[in-house]
Amino acid sequence: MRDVTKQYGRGPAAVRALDGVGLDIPPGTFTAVMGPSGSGKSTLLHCAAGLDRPTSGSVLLGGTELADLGEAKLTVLRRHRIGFVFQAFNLLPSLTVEQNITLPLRLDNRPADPAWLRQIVQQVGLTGRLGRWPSQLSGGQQQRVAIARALVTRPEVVFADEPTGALDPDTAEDVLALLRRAVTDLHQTVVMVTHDPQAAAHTDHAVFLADGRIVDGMRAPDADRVREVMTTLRRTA
Ligand SMILES: Nc1ncnc2c1ncn2[C@@H]1O[C@H](COP(=O)(O)OP(=O)(O)OP(=O)(O)O)[C@@H](O)[C@H]1O
Repeated sequence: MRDVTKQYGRGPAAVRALDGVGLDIPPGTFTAVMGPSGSGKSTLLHCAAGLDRPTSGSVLLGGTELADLGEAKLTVLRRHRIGFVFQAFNLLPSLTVEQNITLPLRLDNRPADPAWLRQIVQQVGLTGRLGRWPSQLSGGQQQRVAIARALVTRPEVVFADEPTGALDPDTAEDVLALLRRAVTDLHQTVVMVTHDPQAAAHTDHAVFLADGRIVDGMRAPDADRVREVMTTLRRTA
């Protein structure tokens, strides 16, 4: 992202949700986006993922400038090159686990690569559960399906918006370890919005937003140091 701004509304009621954000996400890394409530985390994620358009500035995925793409091309880019994981899992209840995982491929008329499918199903620990329905799974298992679905197209980047927000701490740890393995073992690039310092501790790099600006960054974050930065930011927010 280069000098990205996002303004909602106009005139005196305008809100500048992003204010000159510059951010490089190296391929094959795990990044946490953190900051107080209202600091612009979701807006950053949505602009980076082509779900929303910045007011100004540039978002590049690989060599592709997203601002140059119309809606149809942007939709295709998201489907081909980006994976999404949401707090609420967003599985389709009328599809089996396997059908949910392979849905992005079917939407694209692409066949599943059986070896790759087997590998990611094994990686997320769902072997033997492919014929089940989402309603038969725990929250943690549902999020594993969502992660497999995000990985199945081998996207250039996976964006995860509070992926552990609806999970108990133990299950959250499992899901974070899984995202970590996707980066370490499968060389996936993952960008995760989170409030949780413990979640950030699984990443390679944490960036901190306040009032729409990146105000700090931390390599190899640990939960205590992240908590300190967050406390300071909340105090000054
Ligand atoms: N669609 C919108 N219309 C108007 N203002 C918006 C809109 N979306 C976000 N905002 C404002 O932009 C700012 C940043 O919001 P954003 O949701 O990105 O923050 P956040 O850091 O993700 O917050 P949280 O941690 O509470 O989810 C906030 O002031 C918010 O009220």
